[in-house]
Amino acid sequence: MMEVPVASAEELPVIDIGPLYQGSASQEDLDATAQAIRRACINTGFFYVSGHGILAAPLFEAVRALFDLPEPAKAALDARLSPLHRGYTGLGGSHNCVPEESCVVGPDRKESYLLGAEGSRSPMHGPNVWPSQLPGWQQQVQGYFASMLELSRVVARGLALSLGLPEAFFTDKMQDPVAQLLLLRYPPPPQSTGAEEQPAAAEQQQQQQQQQQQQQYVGCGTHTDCGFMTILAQDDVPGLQVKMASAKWVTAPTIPGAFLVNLGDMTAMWTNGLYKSTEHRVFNGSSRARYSAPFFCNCDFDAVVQPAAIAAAAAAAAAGGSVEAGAGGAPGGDDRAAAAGVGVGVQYTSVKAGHYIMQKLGLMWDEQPPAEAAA
Ligand SMILES: O=C(O)CCC(=O)C(=O)O
Ligand SMILES: [Fe+2]
Repeated sequence: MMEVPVASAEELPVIDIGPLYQGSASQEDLDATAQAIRRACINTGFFYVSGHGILAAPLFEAVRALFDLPEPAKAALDARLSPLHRGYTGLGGSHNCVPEESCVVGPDRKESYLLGAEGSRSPMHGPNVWPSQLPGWQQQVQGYFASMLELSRVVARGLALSLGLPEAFFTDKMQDPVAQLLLLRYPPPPQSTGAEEQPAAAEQQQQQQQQQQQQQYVGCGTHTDCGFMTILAQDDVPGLQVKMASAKWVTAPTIPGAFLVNLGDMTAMWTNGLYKSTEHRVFNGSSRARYSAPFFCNCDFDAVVQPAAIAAAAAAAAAGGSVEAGAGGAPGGDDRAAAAGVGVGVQYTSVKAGHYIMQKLGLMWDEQPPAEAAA
């Protein structure tokens, strides 16, 4: 594949979130964790988390078993049969977070299986489809889903602290969030030969071929995630590439025991652009299949996403005041918000998290959208 250097620890840091687990940390450790999160979020919005105690290996056993099912069995789980697109999509299916019309390089080369929040709390909650022929699969994956939800809340506490907000600012809005787990298998390019087998003299030609191959066999086209935050588990084949602020692409290494967190567009909007939602893409240049599992954790469907509220709460915290988290806008509060580093030039919009996500995903909602550009 085209040479995309592996990210350095500065570019994609590993942050030990152990201190964020209740009761176990000194204020100093908490502050250091929050500061590390803040730096990473201002830079790219991408960072690894360690110190959580969650194992991804059992999930990947389940993921392999699923994609190893015979084609007719996978066809019976077809996502097109499910109103919420839960279930299996074969090679050539469109990306779950990029509407088809904005796909620039053609269909992604991946198989996927989408699961989401169950129950009926919102239009984005509903039943999953399960491969009943795989014993224990449902329990395994549901357990992983629950552990990702917990991890999301822990990271969300860190995010709140990193913005100078009350610790529960985000978790208050994550009671039963609109969350999705996407299981992915990216096949290797056909007849993958491996760059190192080419003679050195053919280097230029080889590079061109690699470039073509990369364009033709992109696993997942360049995109940003649309929601609150994504927690990615990668198996042992790398392939995710992240675009740094300098426009340089780097490969996100697979780090055993660490998940890769990235922020989505909703969070960038919510923090008025202070925290970034960064472009990324996937190319599997290995001769083996790549498996990964992004967990898209959004907030509760009805959570109000209001940049002004973050600006106000952060400003109040910076000033030692006590504006209640989630309270209304902060007209005239820009100076204080600037002091906290959030919300400079806030656009006083507000939107329901669920509506934001549904719109980004190209879905419709039954309810009439409210006048959401409140002054
Ligand atoms: O598979 C990966 O590593 C990342 C996938 C991704 O970015 C996505 O599905 O939004
Ligand atoms: Fe993504």
